[in-house]
Amino acid sequence: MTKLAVIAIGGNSLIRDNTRQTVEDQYDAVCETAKHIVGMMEQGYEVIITHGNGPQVGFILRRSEIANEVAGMHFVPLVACGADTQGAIGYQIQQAMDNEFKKRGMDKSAITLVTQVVVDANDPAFQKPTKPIGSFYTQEQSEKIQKEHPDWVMVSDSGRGYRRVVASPLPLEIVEKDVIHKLVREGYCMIAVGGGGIPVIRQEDGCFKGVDAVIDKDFAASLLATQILADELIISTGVPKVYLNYGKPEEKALDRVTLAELKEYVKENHFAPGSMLPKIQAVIKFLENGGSKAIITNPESLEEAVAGKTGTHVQL
Ligand SMILES: Nc1ncnc2c1ncn2[C@@H]1O[C@H](COP(=O)(O)OP(=O)(O)O)[C@@H](O)[C@H]1O
Ligand SMILES: NC(=O)OP(=O)(O)O
Repeated sequence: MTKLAVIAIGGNSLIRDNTRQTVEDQYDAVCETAKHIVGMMEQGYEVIITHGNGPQVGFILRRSEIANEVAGMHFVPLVACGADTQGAIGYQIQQAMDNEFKKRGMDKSAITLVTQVVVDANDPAFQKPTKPIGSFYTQEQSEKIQKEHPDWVMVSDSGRGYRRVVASPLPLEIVEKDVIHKLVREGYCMIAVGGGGIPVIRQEDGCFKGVDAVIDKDFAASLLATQILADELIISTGVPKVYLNYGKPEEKALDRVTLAELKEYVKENHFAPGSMLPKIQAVIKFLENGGSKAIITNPESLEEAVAGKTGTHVQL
């Protein structure tokens, strides 16, 4: 029987090397990921693909700021930068998936849907930025940036360097979820809720208004998977498995864990905030809200992971 999976592709996993950050390099990474997703589909999965945008939304925002500094051009608001990434990354995934379907003689096509996600205007996240975006900086660069841009908030990101952070409110409702569900049932491979969705608030008159923030795509993927009753939530990121004591000599890979065990490991602080912790929290939410299985792995391990041969598998 075909299984329905929501698969969340990490924004960083599409930038494989910090010295290769061109649009063409990202397309190569997307094509590589698409091959593995289609390989997974050949094992009996229908998928809804969602993707991160942390690096990309930061690059667009920075370009806009530099254009303002050097040429007086108007800033592009963060919410519009996020919407841009849905189109640009969605386009690459859609083309890569369609090409892969053609190569394998599969009668399938992909559609990217611009997706809005409702957040609470009073979410405390608006007062406390936590979502890393854009480039990684050294400590020295970060200190220099902080002097030049006192309004930026910088944090250390999982020992990989320093990054600017922006507000990341919780996703509450996926505005286009019924359309996503309908198109999946019609057999389309959907690309939706990109970058965690375009954050919007519902105004008193019921109309939506965009807000400057970046929603965590793992939380949004978890909400989507819950709302459309997906069988599995699959998180594709930069590591084949989740580890206890990550990066330390006593590091230990997690193969199969229960929800209860995972919650204990969270309490023991095994997962870095801003990187692995949100993925783990997204998995916990999915399983607590009726989901039956979640897998965390990297793009190249997807086929082996769904076959149960690698990845971190979490079940009740
Ligand atoms: N306990 C852990 N196990 C595995 N990876 C971890 C852990 N803690 C932090 N990480 C880091 O988190 C990264 C995934 O987060 P990130 O790169 O922000 O995600 P994304 O792929 O969604 O952009 C991994 O590639 C790894 O470097
Ligand atoms: N929006 C988001 O969570 O992006 P990343 O996965 O790239 O951090």
